Amino acid sequence: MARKAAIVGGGVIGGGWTARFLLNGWDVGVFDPDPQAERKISEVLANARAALPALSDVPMPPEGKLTFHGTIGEAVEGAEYVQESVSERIELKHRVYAQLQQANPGVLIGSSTSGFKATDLQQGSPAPENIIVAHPFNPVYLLPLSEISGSEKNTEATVQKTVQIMKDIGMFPLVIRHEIDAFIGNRFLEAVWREALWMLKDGIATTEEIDEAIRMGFGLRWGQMGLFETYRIAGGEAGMKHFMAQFGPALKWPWTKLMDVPEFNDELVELVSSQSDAQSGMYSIRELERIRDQNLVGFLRSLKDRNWGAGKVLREHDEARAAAFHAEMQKGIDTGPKAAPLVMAQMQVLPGWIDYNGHMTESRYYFANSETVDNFLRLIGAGMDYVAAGQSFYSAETHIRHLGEAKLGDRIRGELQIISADEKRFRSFVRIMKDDECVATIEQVCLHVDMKAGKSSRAAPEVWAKLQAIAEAHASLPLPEGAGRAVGQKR
Ligand SMILES: NC(=O)C1=CN([C@@H]2O[C@H](COP(=O)(O)OP(=O)(O)OC[C@H]3O[C@@H](n4cnc5c(N)ncnc54)[C@H](O)[C@@H]3O)[C@@H](O)[C@H]2O)C=CC1
Ligand SMILES: C[N+](C)(C)CC(=O)CC(=O)[O-]
Repeated sequence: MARKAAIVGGGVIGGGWTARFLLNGWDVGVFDPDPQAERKISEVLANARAALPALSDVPMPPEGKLTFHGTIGEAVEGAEYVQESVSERIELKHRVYAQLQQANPGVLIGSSTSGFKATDLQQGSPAPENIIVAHPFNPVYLLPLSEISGSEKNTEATVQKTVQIMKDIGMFPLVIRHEIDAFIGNRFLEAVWREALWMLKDGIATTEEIDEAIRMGFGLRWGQMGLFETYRIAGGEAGMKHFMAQFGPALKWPWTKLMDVPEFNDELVELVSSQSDAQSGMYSIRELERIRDQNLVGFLRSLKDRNWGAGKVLREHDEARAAAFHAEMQKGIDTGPKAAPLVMAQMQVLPGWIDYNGHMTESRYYFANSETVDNFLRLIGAGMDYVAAGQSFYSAETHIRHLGEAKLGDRIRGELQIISADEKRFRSFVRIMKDDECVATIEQVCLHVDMKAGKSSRAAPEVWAKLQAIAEAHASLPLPEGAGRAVGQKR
């Protein structure tokens, strides 16, 4: 049975959490009195569905069930976790917790608050130990950071339970060791925001110039190395000490107005919003979200290729999901494989996969087959450990038939049937499916190879046993249409 989260407050952040939980296979119950909440969340979800799966290299779980409710009590029924994301008003948050704890005593409540301490949030609650801060960053469905901040009323077990839930949905929970207002990320962002407002107010730079200064320069560095690692490199071979010696004195130069804030009044609001409208008003917010998401997906994928920073979190989440996926498939083998093709890979067609004809390019079909077959090899125990021990399967012959088209954003899956197998080889038939439509078939013969000897060999007995069991189960399936076909045109 799917796990369930309740999202209370379905605005910008609640919508993002809804997408994050749903796309990770959780059921989600939402409560928000705004009559537009359902429409807004469905638009955020559409953007999330086009972005988050593009980061995954292993099958995403089936999407959870989304329900909207007329009361907090209904939304939280059966939920193991609540993500409170109502407006940033402490009395409203207190009222919401009272209703939640009455309806579902003992439920764990994580708050998205941008700045209230757990101690503030817990005031007046009969069960303060179940309320904790889980502060995300927008867009919640793509950015992994969740700052976990508890008070002395929270037990270590509560903190760890929150940490685990965040990991389960692919986030990076950063436990804040000291209870402070605004945690780590927002203290930092507040300083940057203050300086930007000063520069605007003093007429030094426009919103656009400030954004260019960030995105053409240091903003690119921060996304992959943060502040300290970046400055360490700036110290040259002598490193951080040299950096401090050279730039430390600048702390006393008149570079910043750090402690002072510009007066927040209508004039400042008008100055910022009119310049922001001139800079970005030609796009709707949803368009801007899509541009942002595609850029983030590109950055994150490249970090993932390098197993660095947020890319490492993505890889770890993939590994956890792959392990769960293979354990599930393995159960099928242990209890006797079924006479049905194995769904071994799920993918989404990414921008870089599209060719000049506007559809998924041919090399990506080969890739989709590789993903499917590689997962199958892991399933039968011939994964990376097997390769590291010097044994592997090599592709010997491949035939692709293109039967339909896959377009940008389409979800496709690879279904594998074993046509025949012996201890030294197997013949697989993969259907690339888009919903119920087969868009391509890929038939392949793979040879078992002793990599040190550089020649074909028998598979290890335990690998062969699993392959044989699946091959025997699949032998009762009809030979797929098109299997064994040669390239069509006669000479
Ligand atoms: N917008 C941002 O960039 C970030 C916001 N946060 C935090 O997330 C929380 C929500 O902020 P946003 O989503 O930006 O605000 P928002 O204004 O977009 O959404 C707040 C939602 O709460 C709903 N709401 C009001 N009273 C309610 C009630 N009694 N029960 C259920 N829902 C109710 C409103 O109808 C609205 O849809 C705040 O605590 C904020 O500090 C955290 C990280 C980033
Ligand atoms: C502006 N904000 C304080 C609500 C921002 C955050 O809390 C985090 C973010 O997404 O920048």
